[in-house]
Amino acid sequence: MEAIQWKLLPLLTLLASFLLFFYFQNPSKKYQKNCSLLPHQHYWITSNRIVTPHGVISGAVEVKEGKIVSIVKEEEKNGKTKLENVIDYGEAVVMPGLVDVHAHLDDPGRAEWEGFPSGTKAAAAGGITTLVDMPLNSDPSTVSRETLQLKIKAAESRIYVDVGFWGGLVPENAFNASALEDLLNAGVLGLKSFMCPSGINDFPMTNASHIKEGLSILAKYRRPLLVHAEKQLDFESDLGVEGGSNDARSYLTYLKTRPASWEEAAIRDLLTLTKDTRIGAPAEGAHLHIVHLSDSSNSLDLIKDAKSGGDSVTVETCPHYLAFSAEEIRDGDTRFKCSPPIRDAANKEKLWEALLAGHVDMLSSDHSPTLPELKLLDDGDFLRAWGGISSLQFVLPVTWSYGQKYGVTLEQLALWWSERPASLAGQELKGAIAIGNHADMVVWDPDVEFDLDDDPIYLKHAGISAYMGTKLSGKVSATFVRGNLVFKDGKHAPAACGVPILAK
Ligand SMILES: NC(=O)N[C@H]1NC(=O)NC1=O
Ligand SMILES: [Zn+2]
Ligand SMILES: [Zn+2]
Repeated sequence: MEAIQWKLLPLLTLLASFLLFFYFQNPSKKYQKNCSLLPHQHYWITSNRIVTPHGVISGAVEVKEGKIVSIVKEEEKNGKTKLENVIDYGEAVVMPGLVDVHAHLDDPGRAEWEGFPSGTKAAAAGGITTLVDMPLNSDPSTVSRETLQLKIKAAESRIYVDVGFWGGLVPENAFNASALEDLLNAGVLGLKSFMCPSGINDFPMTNASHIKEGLSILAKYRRPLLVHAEKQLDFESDLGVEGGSNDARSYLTYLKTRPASWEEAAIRDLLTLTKDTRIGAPAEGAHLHIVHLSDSSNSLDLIKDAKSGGDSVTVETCPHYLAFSAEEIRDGDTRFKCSPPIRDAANKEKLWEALLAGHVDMLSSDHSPTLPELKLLDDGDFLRAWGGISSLQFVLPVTWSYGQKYGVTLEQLALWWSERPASLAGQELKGAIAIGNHADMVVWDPDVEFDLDDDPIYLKHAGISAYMGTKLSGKVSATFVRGNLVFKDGKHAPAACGVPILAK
């Protein structure tokens, strides 16, 4: 008898180590208890306004182990459907969580500017359930397998929402196909490049040949190229701003340094390059995504033409281009400095028109914070201040509040902020309240007004945000990521259980 037990010992040890291995390999198991402010993994959410791809319904969403397993309309509920662990949100809106495809969290290396914990806590508080981190402003930039691994390490157990990563297309890797493939194989969701200086030393701008190389490799992987589309034009550089003849505290001085013609020139080049990479059918070329469009005139016409010609092109704009206009920016208020710049009120109106008409595909935050001292708020020098708007926590109420005038609907919000960005990032299981998808949802009340300054702000440097001092409507009360209630009424889940998203 004893002999038999001794023989079993190695087998039992093996079994125990297997169990331990799988337990620690699975992050959702590891932190399960603290990942959610809810005690259960199987529950129902009910509301009179659930935003689905088939319209806004009154009914119930069943969540089980992180996924949406059923959706029942109020009128279809019958005696058979027994709801357990019901959370009733009444008139509050239940929408797919926002997918922000453009955020700079600056971690590792410049975490004092933002960082994964503060950035993703702010995201969760703002209803963002997935964000894709930009490859620059962290140090080092994400331009290789090794630097991506540093990102993943910095994100692990420190993110409250799911986070994917764009890789950088820079001169250093553009002509090195195996380095680019290595970066793509390591899991970046696509590549991003600049057609003008980025403001970050280890992220130089790319020229047409670099972009061509990048596009041809991305076409094979079926992942997008995102481009900051501003091209410095020589004949525009003589604007007299450097000679001291213009006041650097005046916003118009800065605006003149980055005219709309720069966006137009960059976009014209990009569209030609994209056309050139088409292999046979239009859809077989690389996908081009233009980030943060500000110019709503000629640039937009070029994009519209390319789309109607069948090119694989999408474009995003950001809430700050829809909320603010150049005329309103006060002297020295460098919180509003970004590139491309916020243009005049007529441009803003046309941008709204384009968004409502479907010519602009989606929205993103371009949350690009820095240290308050680099914003030069004290001397208000627009030419020397850091360019970037801090907005991550506020994008949902901002889009809703400024969109009232244009009759923005809940379905449109879900399209611009969830469905289309999820598709750009290749996330088929995100971006919609649909059976089989991740249970990524935001619960918010469109009618509740609040002063931004009275609310807890989780961003590292609230004071640099252009939105401070405004009154908004649309308050987030709960955020679910993969079924975990990660934020509720000013409180976050104890553990950071967001998952780093890697492309396969
Ligand atoms: N480096 C960086 O974040 N740049 C961003 N800031 C901004 O205003 N536009 C950008 O592209
Ligand atoms: Zn940019
Ligand atoms: Zn950016």
